[in-house]
Amino acid sequence: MSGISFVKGHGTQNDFVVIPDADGALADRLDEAAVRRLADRYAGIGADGVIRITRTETADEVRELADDAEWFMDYRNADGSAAEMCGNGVRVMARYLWENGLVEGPVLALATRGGIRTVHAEPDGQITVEMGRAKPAATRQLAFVAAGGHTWEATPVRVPNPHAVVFVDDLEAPGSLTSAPDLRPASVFPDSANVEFVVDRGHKHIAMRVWERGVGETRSCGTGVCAAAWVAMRRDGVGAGARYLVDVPGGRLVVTERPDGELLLTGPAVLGLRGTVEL
Ligand SMILES: N[C@@H](CCC[C@H](N)C(=O)O)C(=O)O
Repeated sequence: MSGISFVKGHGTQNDFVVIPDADGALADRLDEAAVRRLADRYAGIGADGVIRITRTETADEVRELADDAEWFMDYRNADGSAAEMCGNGVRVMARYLWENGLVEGPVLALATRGGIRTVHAEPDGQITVEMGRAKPAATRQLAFVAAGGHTWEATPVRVPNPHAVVFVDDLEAPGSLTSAPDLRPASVFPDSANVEFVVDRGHKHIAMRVWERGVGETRSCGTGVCAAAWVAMRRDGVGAGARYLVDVPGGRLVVTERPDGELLLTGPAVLGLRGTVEL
């Protein structure tokens, strides 16, 4: 079987194997096991996730979006599971489409499992994504996250991936995060969750570590950064239009909440290594 082309990309060091597949010919070959092999940091290329870029009309699960978004981000976590959205990945995908002349103009609509996301090229080279509105979990039950011998009350929120945001005194408190934080009660997290451990850094400025569902601890998570900023904005009682800096181990992202509740995520997207790989 012949090799397929890939590009390695990252957004604030949340890294991805990007597989161009315009006509959808790789949909079946890029199964869970193949994604795991590609994402493996020892035996594969190594990445937090795999992004298959295909025309929306080729993918049954999002075909109804094809009139409004030509391209679909088929996003998989490193363990092969599918995710609704990836705030860093969608910027990397937009960079790929622009650099390869597959789209024109500075504003782009991309299909994801979480719906259409509009992406804007900023004059300084950064990329902004309209991430949708955060949706708090529809429950009155308290939620908790335990890690590193500590337990914190958590705020469950979807962007649209499930997240659990906790404020901690010290980013070291969750420990080495070599295993998944405990999420309780399970009924509040029917789809599990990504977990953000957040500290304050200054006025409208937070920092966080993240445990990504289907991956482990990563150096950034765009949907997680939006979840953390949204919860911090509520805690701080700031109105719409607020702009928060969010530091992650891999860099800095900016989250702005528009008056209509739409969260805007701004940050870098970088493409690097290119090659071919056997699936
Ligand atoms: N890294 C992503 C989120 C990827 C999906 C996540 N692990 C999940 O399963 O929800 C981001 O930048 O948002």
